Amino acid sequence: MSERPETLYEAVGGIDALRRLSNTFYDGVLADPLLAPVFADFTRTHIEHVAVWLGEVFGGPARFTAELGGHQALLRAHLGLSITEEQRARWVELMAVAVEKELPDDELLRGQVMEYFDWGTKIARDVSAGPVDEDLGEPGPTPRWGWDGLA
Ligand code: HEM
Repeated sequence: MSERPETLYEAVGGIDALRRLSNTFYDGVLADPLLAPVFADFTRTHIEHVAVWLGEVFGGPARFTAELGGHQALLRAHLGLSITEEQRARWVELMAVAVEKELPDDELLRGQVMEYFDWGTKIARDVSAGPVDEDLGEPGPTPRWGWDGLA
């Protein structure tokens, strides 16, 4: 068996693969009656920002922290959205479809990536219950997710 790359970032195919993943995912979201209204203020930059976030989480360059406000900005983006469990589950479902389509055919890799999305969407749901002006304090560095889950 050939050796696995050190990071999930390398294993998925880097930023270009994450851009394709994000793009395909949002095609699904914007066509979905349950999620489209949640993303009423969606713009194309969202696709790129999500790809950059995922790149950092999966062990690539720390660009979200350096350029886009880091962990706190990511959490803040979800404040006030009041995400329901049904919406969270649909988000994960549509991401699974995008993962099947865009990421390498590697069960271990896809499994770890989906574990992250299951974990991360629960945090997004919990944070989204707070008001838009909530003080989140210092949430710590951007989480990193590898072959063994949360690093
Ligand atoms: C692992 C889970 C998640 C990740 C990595 C993630 C990532 C992101 C990122 C990076 C942004 C900022 C986008 C920007 O700056 O343009 C964002 C905003 C947002 N997210 Fe999430 N998100 C997650 C879960 C969710 C869930 C479960 C929902 C709703 C069902 C959601 C709804 C939104 C909305 C509505 C925005 C603001 C949209 C906008 O700026 O137009 N997110 N998310």
